[in-house]
Amino acid sequence: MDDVLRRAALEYHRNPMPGKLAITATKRLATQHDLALAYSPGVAAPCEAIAANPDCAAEYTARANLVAVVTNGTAVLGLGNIGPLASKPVMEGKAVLFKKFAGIDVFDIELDAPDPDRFVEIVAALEPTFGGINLEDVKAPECFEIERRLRERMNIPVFHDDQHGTAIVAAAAIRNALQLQGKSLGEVRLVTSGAGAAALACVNLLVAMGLPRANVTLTDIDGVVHSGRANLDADLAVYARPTDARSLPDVLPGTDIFLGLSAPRVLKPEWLPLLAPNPLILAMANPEPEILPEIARELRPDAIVATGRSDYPNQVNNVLCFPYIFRGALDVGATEINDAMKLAAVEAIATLARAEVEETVAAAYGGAHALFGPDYIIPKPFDPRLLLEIAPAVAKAASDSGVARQPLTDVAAYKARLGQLTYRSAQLMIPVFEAARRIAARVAYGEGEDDRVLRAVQTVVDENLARPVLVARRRILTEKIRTLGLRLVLDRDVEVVDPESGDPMFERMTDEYKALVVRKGVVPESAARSVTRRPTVTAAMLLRMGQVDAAVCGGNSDWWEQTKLVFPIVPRAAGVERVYALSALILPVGTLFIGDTHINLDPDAAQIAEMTTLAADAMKRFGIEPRAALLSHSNFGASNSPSAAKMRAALKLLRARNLGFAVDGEMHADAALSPALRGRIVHDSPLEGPANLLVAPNLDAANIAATLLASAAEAQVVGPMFLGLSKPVNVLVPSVTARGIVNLTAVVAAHANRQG
Ligand SMILES: NC(=O)C1=CN([C@@H]2O[C@H](COP(=O)(O)OP(=O)(O)OC[C@H]3O[C@@H](n4cnc5c(N)ncnc54)[C@H](OP(=O)(O)O)[C@@H]3O)[C@@H](O)[C@H]2O)C=CC1
Ligand SMILES: CC(=O)C(=O)O
Ligand SMILES: [Mg+2]
Repeated sequence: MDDVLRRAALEYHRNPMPGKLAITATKRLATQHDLALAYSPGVAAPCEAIAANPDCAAEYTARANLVAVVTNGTAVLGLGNIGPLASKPVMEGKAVLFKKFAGIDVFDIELDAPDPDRFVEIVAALEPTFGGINLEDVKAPECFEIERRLRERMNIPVFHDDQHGTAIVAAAAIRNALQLQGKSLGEVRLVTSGAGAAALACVNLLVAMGLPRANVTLTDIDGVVHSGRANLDADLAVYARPTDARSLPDVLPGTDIFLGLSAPRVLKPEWLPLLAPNPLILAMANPEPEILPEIARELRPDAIVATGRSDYPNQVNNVLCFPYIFRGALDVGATEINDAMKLAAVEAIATLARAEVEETVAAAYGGAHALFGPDYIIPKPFDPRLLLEIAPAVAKAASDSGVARQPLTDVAAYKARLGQLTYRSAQLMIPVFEAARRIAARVAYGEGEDDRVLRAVQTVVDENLARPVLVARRRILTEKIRTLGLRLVLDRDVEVVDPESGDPMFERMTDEYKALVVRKGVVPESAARSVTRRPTVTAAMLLRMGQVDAAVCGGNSDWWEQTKLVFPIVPRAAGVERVYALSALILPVGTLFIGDTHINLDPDAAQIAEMTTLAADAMKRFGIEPRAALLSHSNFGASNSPSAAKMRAALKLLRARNLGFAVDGEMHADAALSPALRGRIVHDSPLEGPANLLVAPNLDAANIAATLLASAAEAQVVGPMFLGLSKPVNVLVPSVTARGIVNLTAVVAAHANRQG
């Protein structure tokens, strides 16, 4: 590690507070009553329930989602026996990864217990606290006995990550690399450096998958593990070879796979020519591998090289496994993690690497496009699909192999639930996605050549949300689909409207567009150019002329400029006075809809009332019962300022209508969100619970509130969505992500229903 990284790592761990973890309360504790529920006397109720039925612990405590990461610090990364205290940053790190990647809570437990008997006694006694035990960085051979004894004694999953997590990921990488090299597991020769926890578990799993045991040679700090060695541990003895070879270079000739799970720089550059043609070099010691990839590649350009580190391609690290295997195991109440579950994880990881990479993953890696190949044999740790693929595969394997207390009955429903962990917008979008699927609308995308749009379109096709029509040059599209590694097939999965094709439809669109905009400040030549050169105009014209049912435009330039192009083409719905913009913000406390975040500077009372009604209709399409609050600096008549009076007038207009939803105002934003605060001022509010539709008095207030929440509270935004247009269309903001485009596609596609 260079000095810059070392200093940055120390700074990262020190500031703004020491360490990487804290405990967060999940329940409110604000009043005397809350205290009586959370603590004495109320807490006795769940205690008694659990005493009567221990299964209730999963219902009343955090246990079912709580894992212990336990170590004694005897084999910490490749740093060796540095002891439990010095291992704490690694264990806190594992805890963060469990939480970040799979939503699992962890207590890191560093035990001053090098003696296996003491270690086993302490960990076994922790069973009431945890739903699972992840053993970490416990050295071989003690780790084998420790895990065996704990698995026998405990009725929850016990999993030594350095053994099985590493083995699962390495096996997936090896499976994919061999496929690329045209070799088969049944005929390759494998040599390890390291014969400890990780290395032994890897070879055991590979042998279970078809690698002949006779093709394996283990080496460790004393050289080759041969049958003449004294005091061989039983776990090692099964691999001891009857050979005169004694050192690593003696056994390297003809080796197809070098599996390094030992220590830094063990594989000397001068030995690389000994390896078989097209070798696979897994140099997985952390933090410094057995050989640096740049050296290995230079000397063996025919090799596929992988390390355990994030700063090189092909990071073969157990982080790709442990969060998800525990997620799947916990979710079905598995009593153990068995071989069937491990093999299911191998298959899921290997398969994922062969699928295309998502935009979020590309973004996390500086926009690089990974395609299955020698530099991408294994998924990247920030791939959100790891959770969606591995956990269900593991949960299903647990159920099928009879170790699940609550077997999985509906894999699709489980995946949808996991989607909520990965994509915060998933739950909000479920009813909209379902409506979109039923309608199967043809949706035009103006920026059909944009990477984010193409990635989104792949998801739209995969999830059957709509039938995409891309405004794009066919030749560019073909190239983009290839470089992004997508599976879209033109004219099968997507239609193409190519402005360079000379399609006569462009002539018809041009005539109609000219009729719309000439004499409104646009000269005929410019109007003609716009239809072929401004993709927003093309997509909106396709919608206007009934060639598609909905459209998604923009995303590459100023939102308002693109919106101004759409409005003359797609008119307002009958009886609507204005078009408004509604944004949904997904927050930890729930989803808030805010209007008008983007269009009307200072709507009058009638417009506020119209927007509220249109927004409430839109929310019902999300399957959400609207509870509208008209916001103001004034709380229920406290001020007579023009804007407060305007909101009161809007309320009056709304109350005069038969709304079918609750609305109140004018009120402060905190009164909108807190029924208790509201109740102190008015006792007759028709609003029950926190408001979920916040109507602001003007554009500044709505836009500031939405952007502030989006930044400060890291809200996920769905929108802006147009309210009041006659046909379903949305204009993307430049910061939109591929997932945001999928969401907005579903919004317009579901709306196409209303257009018939
Ligand atoms: N990328 C990943 O996901 C993972 C990587 N690892 C890495 O693998 C390595 C081993 O971890 P783990 O199995 O848990 O630890 P163990 O202590 O259980 O095993 C270490 C093994 O490496 C051997 N070894 C140590 N130094 C040398 C050397 N200079 N030359 C040859 N062999 C040596 C040891 O031999 P002896 O016992 O005789 O000393 C032992 O066989 C670490 O670097 C760790 O960071 C581990 C887990 C996951
Ligand atoms: C990755 C890991 O667990 C290790 O290096 O020990
Ligand atoms: Mg480890």
